[in-house]
Amino acid sequence: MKVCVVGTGYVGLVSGVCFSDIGHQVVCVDNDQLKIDKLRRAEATIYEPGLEELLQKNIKQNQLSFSKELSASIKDAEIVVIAVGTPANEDGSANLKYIEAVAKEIGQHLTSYKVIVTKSTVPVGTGQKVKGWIKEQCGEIPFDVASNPEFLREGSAIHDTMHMERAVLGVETEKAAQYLKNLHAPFNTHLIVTDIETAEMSKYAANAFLATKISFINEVANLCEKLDADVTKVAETMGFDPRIGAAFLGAGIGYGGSCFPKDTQAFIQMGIEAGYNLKIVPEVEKVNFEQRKRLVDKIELAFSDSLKGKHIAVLGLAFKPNTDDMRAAPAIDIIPMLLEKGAKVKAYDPVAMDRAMKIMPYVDTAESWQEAVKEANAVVILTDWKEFKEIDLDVLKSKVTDPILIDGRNVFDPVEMREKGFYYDSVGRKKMSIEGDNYESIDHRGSGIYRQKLS
Ligand SMILES: NC(=O)C1=CN([C@@H]2O[C@H](COP(=O)(O)OP(=O)(O)OC[C@H]3O[C@@H](n4cnc5c(N)ncnc54)[C@H](O)[C@@H]3O)[C@@H](O)[C@H]2O)C=CC1
Ligand SMILES: O=C(O)[C@H]1O[C@H](OP(=O)(O)OP(=O)(O)OC[C@H]2O[C@@H](n3ccc(=O)[nH]c3=O)[C@H](O)[C@@H]2O)[C@H](O)[C@@H](O)[C@@H]1O
Repeated sequence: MKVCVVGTGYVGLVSGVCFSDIGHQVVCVDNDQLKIDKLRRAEATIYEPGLEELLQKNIKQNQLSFSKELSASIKDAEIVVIAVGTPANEDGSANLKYIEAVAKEIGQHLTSYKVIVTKSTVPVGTGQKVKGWIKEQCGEIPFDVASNPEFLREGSAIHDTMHMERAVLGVETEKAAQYLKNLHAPFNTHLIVTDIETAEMSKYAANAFLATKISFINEVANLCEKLDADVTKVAETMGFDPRIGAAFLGAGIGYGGSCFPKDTQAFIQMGIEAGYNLKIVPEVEKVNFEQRKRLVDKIELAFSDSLKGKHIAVLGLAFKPNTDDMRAAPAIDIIPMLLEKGAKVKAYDPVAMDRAMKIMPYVDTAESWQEAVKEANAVVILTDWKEFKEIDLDVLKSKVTDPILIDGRNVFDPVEMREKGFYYDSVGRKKMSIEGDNYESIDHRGSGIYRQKLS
């Protein structure tokens, strides 16, 4: 099919590249000239494993092109996909100004029937607004609107798209349904055909539920710490139950990213506007923020005095591994809290340094984890990059001033950390003594070795 994708952020770019790779003829449009120039040179504008290869392949095979001109690009398209951003307003509701601008522009340039599909995450009712914005510009020219929200994750976006578990197609006519079925046919996925409002709601419900799962396991982790249980084993046990499922039961410092924080807020706002106040999701948000603060408490607890003047090495800035996306990353909350308490922070991330420093230019940076941890009083893990999982603990110990590691992502094994002589605190896991083979629990101050060193 001939497809025009408007917006080349994460969603637009990955969708456009994947649609072209499964055989559709795709043109991607963005009003950012610099992005278009770069993409035309087959250079990826986001860090996403596997993206650049597919970009190069499909441009070379003339399946994929890029343009700044919406009018020319939609002319021959059968399907126009809207994939622009929907950032949060002050009150948390979704800001639709980019959607409105694109819808009106499409309306102005519509010359023949097309299905105009919203892929961006938008509140229930937006599909009807999009229809109105297009219609007021194009008059009698026929078109259909549809909703096809995106479920990909950053960092595994190509795989998620190529092997999508399902797609929800929110439509008003049989013709639009057929167009979207044809678009998705090569993905060979489960298609749920429904009305536009239901499709729009499905996206918010899915993200809010995933966020709830994370906050739920974080609360279980907090209770595990009080009662000496291990949240990773609890999660494993729960996860084998197919009614629960193992995914998204990773306790840590709470969710970040461009979507969960913004979409939970927009969902709450949608409820308020509709006259039904959601009760669970606001608590999910509260638990999520408290999880950041709890990590700072753990760092403070590692020192008998205050954090004043302590050199803290922060490993990981991106909101999760395999992306350079810093939007709502836990590091943005945690680092200022540490600085506020008088700590000196040296930060390192394998790919997000540039983006992170645009947001936090005041933070001292290192070019490698080895440089960041040099003479550190404590090492703090904020993102579970593979590079950090593979750290040689003996090398790490030889570089730091104090062997204190506070792990916000449960990357290391507490028993091994104890054996290596680290003060090790993580999320929702037992603290171990280092004496003897009986891994008896000790108080919250971590490994016995370090306590001896302190005394
Ligand atoms: N980032 C993600 O992993 C996911 C995002 N979503 C949703 O998809 C939507 C897009 O998200 P991102 O790709 O992250 O957004 P983004 O903000 O990174 O990218 C949006 C792009 O649209 C372009 N744009 C804005 N106005 C335009 C116009 N009038 N004409 C042409 N281009 C225009 C911008 O220049 C930018 O390149 C959001 O609603 C988001 O909630 C859904 C699933 C996953
Ligand atoms: O709407 C969106 O934009 C997307 O939001 C999330 O995708 P993404 O934000 O890319 O990343 P996730 O893998 O979901 O991780 C989100 C956050 O939750 C955290 N997380 C995830 C899983 C877990 O078990 N524990 C946990 O703390 C991650 O560290 C990260 O900060 C959803 O997973 C996608 O399905 C959705 O399409």
